[in-house]
Amino acid sequence: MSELAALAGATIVFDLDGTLVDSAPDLIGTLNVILAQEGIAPLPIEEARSFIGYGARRLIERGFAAQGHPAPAERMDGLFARFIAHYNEHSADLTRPFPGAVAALEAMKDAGARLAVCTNKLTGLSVPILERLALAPLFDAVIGADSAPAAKPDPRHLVHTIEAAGGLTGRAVMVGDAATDAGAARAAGVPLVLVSFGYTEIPAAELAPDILIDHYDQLPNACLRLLTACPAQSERL
Ligand SMILES: O=C(O)COP(=O)(O)O
Ligand SMILES: [Mg+2]
Repeated sequence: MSELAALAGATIVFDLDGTLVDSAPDLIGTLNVILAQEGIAPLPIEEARSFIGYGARRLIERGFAAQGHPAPAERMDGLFARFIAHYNEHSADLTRPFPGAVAALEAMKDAGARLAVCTNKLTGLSVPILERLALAPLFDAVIGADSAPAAKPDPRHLVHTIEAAGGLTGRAVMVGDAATDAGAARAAGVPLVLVSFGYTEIPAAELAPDILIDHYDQLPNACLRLLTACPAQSERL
């Protein structure tokens, strides 16, 4: 019997950007296309990565402000439409799952876990990425900010995702990279794993995850620990 058998029936919920996939190259690449159309210099990925996590509108606002050209409110709809149109065509050009992610997903799926995505990205942008990366069949639910009663860090986004996957909030784990994920998990009473390689502005360790992982090889056992006996304090595997 697999050592992961205790995951059967549990729901493992994944944030998308900065957790499951390294999408900064395509997100910031698209932002830089829009900046260039406005005659504004591009942003280095390393500087703009931490702007990701609150949806495309916020990314655009923060990108333009960072370059000293705050986007006027009346221009945002047009800039957002251009961003979405370009990103839709290029959302998986450079975006790839983080190292070990696919193996971890497959191992937990094989053990009977439900898998879901809870992202502040639009659902209509998230599903094509998962499809282009051949990951879509692994997931029981993909819930973007536009498909939930509210967006992370609101807990309703996470609870809605778990329910959409057919799971129970009392037998779930949130896997994320930033404060939006930590906030939703804490408010929903769901154990939290954070990855140390994501896009967070606040160092992941300072977000007080139940377990912090440096590589996806550690995730299945981290979920086992959280689902079989909550650790007394934050751990780093
Ligand atoms: O900001 C976004 O577009 C999505 O962010 P998330 O997948 O980390 O929730
Ligand atoms: Mg994220």
